[in-house]
Amino acid sequence: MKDVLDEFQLKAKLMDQLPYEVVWVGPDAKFIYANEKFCNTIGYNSRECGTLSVLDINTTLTPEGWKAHWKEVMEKGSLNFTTVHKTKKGRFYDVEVYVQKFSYNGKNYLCAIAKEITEPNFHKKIIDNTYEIGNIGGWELTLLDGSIMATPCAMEILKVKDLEGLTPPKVIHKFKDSGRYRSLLGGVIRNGTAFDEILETNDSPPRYVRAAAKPILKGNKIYRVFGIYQDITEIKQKDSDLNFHKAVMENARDFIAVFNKEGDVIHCNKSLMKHLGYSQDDMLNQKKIFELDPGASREWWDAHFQEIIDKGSLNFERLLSRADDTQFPIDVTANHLRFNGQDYNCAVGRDITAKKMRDLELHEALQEIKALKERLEIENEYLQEEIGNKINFKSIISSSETYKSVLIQVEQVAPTDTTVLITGESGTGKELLARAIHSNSKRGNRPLIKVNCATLAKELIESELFGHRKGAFTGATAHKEGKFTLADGGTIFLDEIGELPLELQPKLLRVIQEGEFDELGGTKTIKVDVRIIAATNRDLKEMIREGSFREDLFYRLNVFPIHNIPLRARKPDIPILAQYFLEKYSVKAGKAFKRLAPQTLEKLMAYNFPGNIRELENLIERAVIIENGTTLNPGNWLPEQENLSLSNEFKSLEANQREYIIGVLEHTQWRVGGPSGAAKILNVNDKTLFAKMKRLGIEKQISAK
Ligand SMILES: Nc1ncnc2c1ncn2[C@@H]1O[C@H](COP(=O)(O)OP(=O)(O)OP(=O)(O)O)[C@@H](O)[C@H]1O
Repeated sequence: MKDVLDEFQLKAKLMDQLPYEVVWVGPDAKFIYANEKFCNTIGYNSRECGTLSVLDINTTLTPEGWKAHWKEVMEKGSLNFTTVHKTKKGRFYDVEVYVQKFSYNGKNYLCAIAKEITEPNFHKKIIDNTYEIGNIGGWELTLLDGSIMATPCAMEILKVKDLEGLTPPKVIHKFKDSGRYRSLLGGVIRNGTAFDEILETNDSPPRYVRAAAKPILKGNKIYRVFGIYQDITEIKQKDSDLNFHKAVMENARDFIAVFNKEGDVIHCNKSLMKHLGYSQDDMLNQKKIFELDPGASREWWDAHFQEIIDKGSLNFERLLSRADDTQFPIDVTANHLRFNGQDYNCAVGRDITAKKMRDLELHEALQEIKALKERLEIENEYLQEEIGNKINFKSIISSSETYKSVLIQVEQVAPTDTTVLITGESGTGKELLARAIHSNSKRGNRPLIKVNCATLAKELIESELFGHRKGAFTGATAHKEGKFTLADGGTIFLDEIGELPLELQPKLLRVIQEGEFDELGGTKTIKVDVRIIAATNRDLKEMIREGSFREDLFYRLNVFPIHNIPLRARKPDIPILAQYFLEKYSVKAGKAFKRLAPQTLEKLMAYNFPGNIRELENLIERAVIIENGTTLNPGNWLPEQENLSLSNEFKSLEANQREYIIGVLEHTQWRVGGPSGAAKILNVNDKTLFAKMKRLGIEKQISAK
C-alpha cells in the first residue's frame, strides 16, 4: 500500500481537492486510498480507512458479490450504479458510484468516485413537515444487521424512548393484538408482503395507529423494510362519530330518503328499502320519486321542491308504492338540505297504515255509536209506548168461557220464541194479545216493535222493515235502522200481514228462516234475533188461492195460530167490557158514571158489534162524553135500532166497517185527524184510518184536519 501511495502521492493530493468521495480499491476489496471527502463523510480517518474494505461500508455486499462486481468491472472497464454506504456512526446514505478499472505495475485496481444522493435539504424539510402534520412517523429496517432507523415522530407515536423500541420483537407489544402485528411484520420481512392496517394500541384509552410497511428490494432480494406509523385516533373518532350517525339513520324505524332536484333517490335508509321491497342497488341513483310516489307528477315535484326551499320544511301525507305495486299511506316531513352548494329534499316519513285503520275503526265505531244512539232513542219511544200499552194488557177484560181458550193459548205460547199468527176480525183485540204474548215472554224487557203493513206506502215497506243506507234510493238522505234491527232481541209485531206486498214476502221469509236480511243499499248482511208475531183480519188461505200471499210464508207464520173470537161470539164479556170502558172514559172525561143501566146493557147485548171490542169501546167513550149522571142510560149514542136486532142477513165485515167509518166521519163532519177527528173516536191513528178508508173505497175528498 505504501509503495502505491508513494507513486500516487501527488495524484492523491489532487484527489483530496475533489468534492466527490474517491477511493482506490484492490482486488481484495480493501481500500488503498481514500480522499478527504470520503473520510469526512464516512467518519473514519485516513488511517482507519486503510484498514477497511468495501464490505465494511456497503453492508449489503457479500464476498461473493464483491467477486462478481470485480469481475464485471474488469470486463467492462467501468460501471455506474447506486448503492448505500454506512458511516462509522451507523448512518446509511445513498450514493451514486462511478467505478473505473485501472492497472499499475501489472496489477488491476478500481477507482470509485461516489456522490451522496440524499435529498436536498428543502425536500427533506417538506417531507419532515408532511410527516409531522400527517402525524406520520417513518422507519426503515435493514435486514442484514437488524438495525432500524426512524423519524422522531415514529418514536413519539409508539411512545418509545429509543430506536430499539421500534425493532420488531419490541414494537409488536405496543399493540393490543401483538400476534397479528408479529405476523404482518414477519410477512413483509420474509416474503415481502406489504401491509397497511389499522391497529389498536395498548394505551389507555386506546389509540389507533395505522401501520404500513413495504419491502425494499435489491434485485429480488429483500434487504430493507420501509414502514410508517400514523396516529389516526382522531380520524378514527371522527369516523366512528360519523358511523354512529349513519347507524342512527340506517337503523331508524322512520323512513329517511334524500332526493335531488331531479327527483333521484340520493340516499335512503334500510327501513324504507325494506318497506318498499327494494335492494340498495335498486334504489340508489336508480329510482325516482315518481316511481315511489305514483301520485307525484313532474309539475308537482318542481313546485313541491321549491316550496320546501322557500319554507324550510313541510308536513303532509302521501301514498307510496311498493315493489309489488301495493300502496301504503305515509306521514312525511320534507326538509330542505343545502349541501356542497346543492339543494336536496330530505324526507322523513312514517307508515300510517295502522293509524289510518284506527281512524277508520274509530269512524266506524262512531257511526255505530250514532246508530245505536238513534236506535236507543227509537227504542225509548217504543218503550214509552209500551208502558202505556202494558196498562192495556193488564186490562184484558174477559169472563167468558169461550175467550178463556184464547187466553190459555196466549199463556202457552208467550214464554217460547215461537212465531205466532193471530187471526180475527178487526177490533177483536189482536194487538192486545200480541202485546200480552210479548210482555209475558223473556223478551218482555226488550221493545215490541209494531209495523202496520197496511199503513205503510208500498215503496217504503222494505226500507221500513229492513232499513237503508244513506243514498240507497232517492230521498234516502240519512242512514235509517229498519224495524227488524230495532226489534233485535225483542219482538216484531207485523199487523195486517195480509197487506204485505207479494214482492216483499220472500225477504220476510228469509228473516224468519235465517234470521238475516240485507239492508237497502248496504253491503253487509244483518243478523238479528227477533220473535215474530203477525196478525191479520184477512183470510190468508183464500189469499194463497188467489195468489196474493205466499204459501211458504203462511206456513212459516202459522206456526202457532191463535184465532181471536169476535165479540158477538163471546157476548158474556159485553157487560164486563162495557163496565170497564165506562170507568176508564169517565175518569178520562171527568164524569161520574159508575154503572150501566140494565136497559143499556140489554141493548148492548142485543147488538152484533161488527166492529167488535173497538166498536164497543168507542160507543161507551162517546156515551160518556154525551151523557151525564152516574148511570149510563140508553141514548141516541146507541147504534141504529135495526142493527140492534139479531138479523140473519149479516152484512160482510168490510161492509159493516165501511158503514161504521162513514157514520163516524159524518159525525165529525169528515174530519179524520185531530182531537175531535174520526180516528180519535175510532181509536186508530190517522194513517190507519186513511189506509182503511182507501181499502174500503171511502172517498178521500175530505180534509184530514
Ligand atoms: N179483552 C179486552 N179488554 C179490554 N180492551 C180490549 C180487549 N180486547 C180489545 N180491547 C181494546 O179494543 C181496541 C181494539 O183492540 P185491538 O187494536 O187489539 O184489535 P185488533 O184486532 O188488533 O184490531 P185491528 O185488526 O183493527 O188492528 C183496543 O183499544 C183494545 O185496547
